[in-house]
Amino acid sequence: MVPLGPGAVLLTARALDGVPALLEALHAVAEAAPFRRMTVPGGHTMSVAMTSCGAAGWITDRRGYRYSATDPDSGRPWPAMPEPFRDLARAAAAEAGFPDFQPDTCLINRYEPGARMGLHQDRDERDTDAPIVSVSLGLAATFLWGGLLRNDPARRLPLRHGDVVVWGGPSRLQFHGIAPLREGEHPLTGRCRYNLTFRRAL
Ligand SMILES: O=C(O)CCC(=O)C(=O)O
Ligand SMILES: [Fe+2]
Repeated sequence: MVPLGPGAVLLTARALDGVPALLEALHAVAEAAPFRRMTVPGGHTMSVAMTSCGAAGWITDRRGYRYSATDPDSGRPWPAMPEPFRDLARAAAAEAGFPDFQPDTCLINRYEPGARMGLHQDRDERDTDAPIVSVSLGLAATFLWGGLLRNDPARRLPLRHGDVVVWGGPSRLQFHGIAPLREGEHPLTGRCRYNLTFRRAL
């Protein structure tokens, strides 16, 4: 357990044992709700492809960022949150000091080489009492761990296959991001990195 700040920890390799079940569940979600690259309000298309499961899914389009109970591409509810997803998120949160985490959404991010996510806060949730649980699968990435202000300097730390980061409490609105993914090939995911971001949104 690597402390990153008050309420924030890196649980190295925490998800490793569960990877086969996680990837199987991920592929089932993506079959029902395919990955898509969404548009941000400014008009750019995100480099990261996304889908969701749970009671709500995070979406963006020209109108803004928000949670939606349905997949805008299909009009159907998002796939249910798979048990292995929920179990891991709850266990990791508890180990990080958040024993009552009840995620109602998991955003699944898919990064191909070159894809990135700029520094941002996760702040589209109704309240920020619950932590964020973030699981890395496949190709390694460089996590940018900033401060509570946009211009605070960001640490760069490697996130590898199976790593889990939890941040909540005083760190819940910490700026964070992912540096452009380096080229590579992972034996289990191929030429990509997946990230599962569990949140309490509603
Ligand atoms: O890919 C990651 O590790 C971070 C993803 C993230 O910050 C987000 O989806 O809000
Ligand atoms: Fe985020």
